[in-house]
Amino acid sequence: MKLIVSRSQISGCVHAPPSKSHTHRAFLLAALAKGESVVFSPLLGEDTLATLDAVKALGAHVCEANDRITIRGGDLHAPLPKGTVINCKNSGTSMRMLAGIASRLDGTTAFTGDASLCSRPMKPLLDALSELGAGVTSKNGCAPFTITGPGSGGDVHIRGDVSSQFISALLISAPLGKADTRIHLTTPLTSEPYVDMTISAMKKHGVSVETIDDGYLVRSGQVYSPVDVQVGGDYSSAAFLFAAAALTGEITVSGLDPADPQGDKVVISILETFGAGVVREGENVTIKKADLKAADIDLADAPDLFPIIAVLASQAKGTSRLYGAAHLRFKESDRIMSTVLFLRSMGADISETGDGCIVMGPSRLSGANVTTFGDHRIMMAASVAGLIAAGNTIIDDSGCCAVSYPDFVRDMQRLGADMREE
Ligand SMILES: O=C(O)C1=C[C@@H](OP(=O)(O)O)[C@@H](O)[C@H](O)C1
Ligand SMILES: C=C(OP(=O)(O)O)C(=O)O
Repeated sequence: MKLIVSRSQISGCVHAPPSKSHTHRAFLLAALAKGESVVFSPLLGEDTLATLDAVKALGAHVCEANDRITIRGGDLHAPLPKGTVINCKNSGTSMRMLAGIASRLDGTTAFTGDASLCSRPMKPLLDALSELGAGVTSKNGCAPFTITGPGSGGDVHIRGDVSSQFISALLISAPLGKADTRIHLTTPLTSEPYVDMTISAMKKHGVSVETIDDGYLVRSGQVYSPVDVQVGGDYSSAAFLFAAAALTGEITVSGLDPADPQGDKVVISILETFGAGVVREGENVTIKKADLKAADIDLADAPDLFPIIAVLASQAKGTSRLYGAAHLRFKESDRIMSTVLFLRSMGADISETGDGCIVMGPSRLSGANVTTFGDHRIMMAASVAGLIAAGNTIIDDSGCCAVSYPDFVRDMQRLGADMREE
């Protein structure tokens, strides 16, 4: 269905949706832990459900209630019946982390995904898993591919500037091997907070990760223990709500832990840098509309914020530069291209750079027909831009937010946004 967005203002209170990244890790580590773990308030979006379906296929016992998922794991195997293909749908996090796990299991696991995911890079990780002794088949370094384990441990070399998920995958699966695993980064690491999140989640389940001069060490002999996890609010999803308030009104978003290691927590300080009104009280964040001023923002460690920060920058007085995020080219869409395309079609003065964009503002936006390329963050960012545009903004796919924020349209409507699906 399409989403029609008209100029409107938002106000009120809303609870942040659960974190997608924390939910993936909670499901995967519970499946690796011998015993029963409960995941409270998980995100049940298409991406995290792809991970849940996959761990079931690998042998985890999953019991679903309305506010919790109970997972009994610790005895994973290549999927049965033989020939079962793990479909990771649109989820890069699922595919990368499950490929790591599959490389440590006895047997062959086949992977696929949707057209977008089957175009995203996997080769650096597949080469690393081969270096660790797993068998890999792939036509072009992307999905579909197969992994045959078990790979052993040892030294492995991988670049850190394509996706941090490759490193998270090597870390999470390392304890399944009989030997120490030493991960050597061959380039600087982008999206580093996500690796920190992985290490923190592993620690909660009893496995420690040490840093070495060029990467990480996971000593052998460690096992995951079952742990109950309460999933906190998602800062990446809340960023769309924050921007809508900074541009049109005032809202309070609850359920956002100020101590959470999510990298996209930086959105709060970015909003302050642009001049938005920000008040933090415990787990509540209130954002108020204000005249925005241009800023230079390094998004190397928070790439998911790029589309919505570009929308903010289009309304900020002066020239803003978003940079450090060349790896945006490898997301659900080439997000530098898709962001510049929709904002330019609405009248923004924006141009691509190799690792981001340059935006002159403020621009008066007009409604346009927006192509999301099926990318949830393009859909949500364009929706927010539509709130301040003259005329209607017609977004080609209202459903793609289901991967990370299934209730996005409903929440925005409840806050007063003029959005309707047709
Ligand atoms: O590990 C994770 O949960 C994620 C890592 C990031 O990807 P990259 O490391 O590829 O930037 C981010 O874009 C994605 O939404 C979630
Ligand atoms: C890129 C994203 O996720 P994934 O890599 O898991 O598809 C995202 O949520 O923006």
